[in-house]
Amino acid sequence: MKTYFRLLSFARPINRYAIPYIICTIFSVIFSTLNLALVAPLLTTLFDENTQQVISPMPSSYFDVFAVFKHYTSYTKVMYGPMATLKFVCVTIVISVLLSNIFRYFADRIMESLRIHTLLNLRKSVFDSVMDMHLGYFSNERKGDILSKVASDVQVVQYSVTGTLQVLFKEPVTIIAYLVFLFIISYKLTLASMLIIPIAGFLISKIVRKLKEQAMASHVAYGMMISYLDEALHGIKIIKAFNAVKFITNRFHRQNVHYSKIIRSMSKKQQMASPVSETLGVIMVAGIVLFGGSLVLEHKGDMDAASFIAYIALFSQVMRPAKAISASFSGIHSGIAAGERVLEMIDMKCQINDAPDATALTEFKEAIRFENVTFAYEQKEVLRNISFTVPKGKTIALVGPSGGGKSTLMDLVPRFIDVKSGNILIDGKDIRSVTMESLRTLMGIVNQESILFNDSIFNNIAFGNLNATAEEVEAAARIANAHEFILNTTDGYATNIGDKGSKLSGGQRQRICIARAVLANPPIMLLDEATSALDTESEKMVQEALNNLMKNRTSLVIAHRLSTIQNADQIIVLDNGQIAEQGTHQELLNANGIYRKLIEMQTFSSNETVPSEVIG
Ligand SMILES: Nc1ncnc2c1ncn2[C@@H]1O[C@H](COP(=O)(O)OP(=O)(O)OP(=O)(O)O)[C@@H](O)[C@H]1O
Repeated sequence: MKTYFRLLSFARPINRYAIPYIICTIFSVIFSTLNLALVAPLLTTLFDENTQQVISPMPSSYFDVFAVFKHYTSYTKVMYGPMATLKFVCVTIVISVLLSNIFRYFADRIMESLRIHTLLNLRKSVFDSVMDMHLGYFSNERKGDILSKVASDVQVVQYSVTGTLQVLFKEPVTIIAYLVFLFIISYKLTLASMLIIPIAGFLISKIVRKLKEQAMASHVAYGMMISYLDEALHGIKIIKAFNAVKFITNRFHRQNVHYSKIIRSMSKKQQMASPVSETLGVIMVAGIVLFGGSLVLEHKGDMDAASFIAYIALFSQVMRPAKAISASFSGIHSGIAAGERVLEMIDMKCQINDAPDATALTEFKEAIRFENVTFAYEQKEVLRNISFTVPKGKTIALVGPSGGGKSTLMDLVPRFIDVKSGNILIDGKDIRSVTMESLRTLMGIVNQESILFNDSIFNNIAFGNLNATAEEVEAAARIANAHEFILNTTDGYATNIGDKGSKLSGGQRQRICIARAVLANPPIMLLDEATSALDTESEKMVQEALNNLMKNRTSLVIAHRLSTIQNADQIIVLDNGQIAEQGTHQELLNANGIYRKLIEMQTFSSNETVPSEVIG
């Protein structure tokens, strides 16, 4: 129930919707109930021989609708005859149905707005929360699960939780209105018939509890299935190349079957809710006919035959809202389970936050300094006592064997992850004491894999910079050696580059990413050179673009190209989480250590042969 109300809190300000909704619903229910309530006086007046020439007295209060209507029908009958009475009754019924439907229409419209408003807020909160999470979260979670929570779980909440809102607001009002009329007709019979309600409630709540457990399992299974789908689509090339289609297909199908099994078992129970309430309803009506009929036959009760018929007509209507409540609550388990998953995501806490007294870092003047930096993923220590300085305007190349910790070290600078001990200082200021936004504004990041979006070339370069002009974007593209090839695409800068830039070549993608960094023009560049080999022409273009990018900037580069390494002011060799060697290219060659071995093994970009004079 707590989850339910928490989900409803996303409907705030609920008063704006709830008050007009309740007013419209009350009117709609009153007019629709009135129709049925009018059956009794109608029957009595039309067919009761004794009252043919007597006008029933006008009651003292207009709230006694039966008596009021009885008065008017008998009056019409005496004055104008039975046919006119029939017309009068029919017109009254049509007007009351019309009014009831007008109010129902407005009530439904208000409820729909509330539903859309709630989902808007829920989706917004969950997306904001995901985007605010630290990067580590994304490596631990399955992407498909996140996708399914944001997309499908929110949708499930829409159908079940907000769907019950309508029922919750409307049906109790309807039931109360019917019960009031039923009490007016016969309180004895109504009290007796209400005895069965707790029994029905108990049976239905038992089914609902079981369903909720299964619903949770079904959402998890669905998330997993989306994960497999996501991986399959993402890796389709590799899957085909490795002839792994069968393996991947089987994995997806197994999950699909597992998911379907849960859904089937759930729907079996779900389907039971309706027959159970239907049967209970019929038993109730039969009991009432028996009990109420005996009261009428023996003249013991407070009603005559006409009222009894009206009573049965009204009572059969009570079952409809009661059934609506039980049906919607048998579906709510799924919404609550989905809601719990969504709320869990909204409640997640980002582990990397700005300090409460964080200040903005507006410029970079001197140096980035690592002081005894140690970092561990969970228990696994991957960087130990790292200390070095990147002076302003210099290029520092990080090299070393795979798994040495280069990418991890790089991720520490924009605070994608935080040091376990030690400090990283920019101009003497600990990066944890400044706001992340200002810190990241000072940095440009170019990754190994070119991260591009399914959008135009222009928007990919201007990414995040809404004020960029066409001239600025073009200038950045020229520096990144991209302008020429962009002009050769079908729509120039307006060309859509496809999913993840799939319509471009590898080298073109890299140059677009470089243009993006050039346009942002940050003083510090964090560069992870692509290892993937490009053809010589493309390689030259990219290399030139990178050189342009690093010019007049401070750069920390995970270097895979020999030329980048040779041009660097300092080379840091990271091995097994520690700085193994540090110096210029020549110094390190002379030292005859790991660096020399790496060069000799030619582990750098395959387009570059290591000339003998380099090794010396
Ligand atoms: N998210 C993570 N969770 C746990 N361990 C990780 C994570 N990312 C990296 N590691 C581990 O940390 C170590 C350093 O990895 P890192 O990616 O920093 O190395 P690298 O020098 O950049 O390697 P490469 O040159 O192959 O990219 C590796 O042993 C790796 O297994």
